[in-house]
Amino acid sequence: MTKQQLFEQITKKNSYLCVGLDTDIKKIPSHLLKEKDPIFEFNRQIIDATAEFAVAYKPNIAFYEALGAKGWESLQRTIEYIPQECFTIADAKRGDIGNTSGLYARTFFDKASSGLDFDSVTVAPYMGSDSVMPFLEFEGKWVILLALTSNAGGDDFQQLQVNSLQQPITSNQSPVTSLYEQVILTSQKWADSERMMYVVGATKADKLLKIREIAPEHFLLVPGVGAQGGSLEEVSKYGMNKQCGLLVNSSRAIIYASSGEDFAQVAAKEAQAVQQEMEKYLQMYLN
Ligand SMILES: O=c1ccn([C@@H]2O[C@H](COP(=O)(O)O)[C@@H](O)[C@H]2O)c(=O)[nH]1
Repeated sequence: MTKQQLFEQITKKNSYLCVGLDTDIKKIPSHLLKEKDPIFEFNRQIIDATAEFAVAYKPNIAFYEALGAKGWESLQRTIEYIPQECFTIADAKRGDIGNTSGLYARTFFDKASSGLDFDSVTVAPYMGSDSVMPFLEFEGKWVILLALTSNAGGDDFQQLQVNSLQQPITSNQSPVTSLYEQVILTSQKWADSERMMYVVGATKADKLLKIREIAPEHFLLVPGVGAQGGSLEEVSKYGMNKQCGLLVNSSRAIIYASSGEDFAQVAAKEAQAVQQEMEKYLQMYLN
């Protein structure tokens, strides 16, 4: 999916909601356990119930890998089931030496090889350019680079001040940057905003204005509203750009809003409430 197509979906649905499919066999309603593939059945009903309110789905790969071969089958079925117009994100946080990254890229992008055909994958930037480039060799696929993550421990490294090795890209930029800013600056040489997004946690919304100074055009994947308590309003106010530029993820607060047989209807209500709030912010902040 191209950036323009993603923006068109956002405009059509008045939503920039990404539903996180963090589907835990221990948390899904017990009546589903009698199904042949309970994880897929849960996802199928969640997708049916939320697709009109969401523009993206993000299975976190850990939840599927933890179940071995069965988990991969559930993941494959889920990806095939997600409506074509929705953007798909493999939240896998991969990255290794180039040779190995190439195989990770095939895992998520090469359907003939793995059976999976995601639009994008989350990648850790720590190993640098040659660990990221193999993902970008797949035409039309996106890299979503971890920049400023939502967890408290992200501050152990991401906000350390570093002497910029690169020439600042704008004249009013200081030669000293936070490590996460340097990730954003350096990686803009690897791919432009048509192929690269950044993860920025909703819990760090106070940094969004600064991030928009150095990445005005990029889409940001923003986890951390809902269960982690980040503010959708702050994210929207400080992070939105002229093509929206935001995919805001919510996983547990939507998919586990009810643990009963009505789980999908309640998930739909939660997703709709988020979508309605987003519609308001699109009117207020889309510029
Ligand atoms: O910085 C990050 C990066 C990824 N995540 C992932 O997003 C979801 C959030 O789930 P919630 O239930 O809405 O809290 C989950 O898959 C995380 O692994 C993140 O939270 N923060």
